[in-house]
Amino acid sequence: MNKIEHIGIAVKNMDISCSLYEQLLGAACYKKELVASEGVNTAFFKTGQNKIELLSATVADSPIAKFLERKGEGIHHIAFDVEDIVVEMDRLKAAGFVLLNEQPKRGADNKLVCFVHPKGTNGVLVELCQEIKA
Ligand SMILES: CC[C@@H](C(=O)O)C(=O)SCCNC(=O)CCNC(=O)[C@H](O)C(C)(C)COP(=O)(O)OP(=O)(O)OC[C@H]1O[C@@H](n2cnc3c(N)ncnc32)[C@H](O)[C@@H]1OP(=O)(O)O
Ligand SMILES: [Co+2]
Repeated sequence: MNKIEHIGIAVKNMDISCSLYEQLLGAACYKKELVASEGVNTAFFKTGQNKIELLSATVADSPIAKFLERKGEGIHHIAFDVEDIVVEMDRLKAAGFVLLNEQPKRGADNKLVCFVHPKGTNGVLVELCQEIKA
């Protein structure tokens, strides 16, 4: 795995949280994207080399809606950049980690993604991200 690609933060109200993070980071949101397959709206910020992904729920059964109900707003996942997501998925599966999708799926910001169950990672939801090259 390479560097941390982004940190995902679950928020209740995207507009309010976008303004808050613009103030906090002193940087404007550079991209907003609906990912209907995950039931989320996303907003991205860059701070130095790092990337923050705000996530709000668009449907009641979205993972973000469930997380907000259970834990409230806060850090939802940590995403790692990978060179080859299939190789990395095979490696993690062989090591006994539980993958939440069998095939890479389309994420936000031009990425293929796969999630690793938090039960096997000390309670942290991990996302693998591979950039989709043109
Ligand atoms: C926009 C696309 C993409 C990107 O490009 O960046 C994204 O980031 S999308 C982000 C949203 N999508 C996902 O989170 C997909 C993967 N998540 C899941 O499949 C599920 O959320 C889950 C992790 C399997 C949990 O689902 P479920 O079992 O239905 O939820 P429960 O509410 O019943 O919780 C069970 C258990 O898991 C703990 N949990 C849930 N979410 C998290 C989390 N984010 N981090 C840590 N732990 C989490 C929850 O607390 C429960 O634990 P116990 O109480 O100990 O049973
Ligand atoms: Co993410």
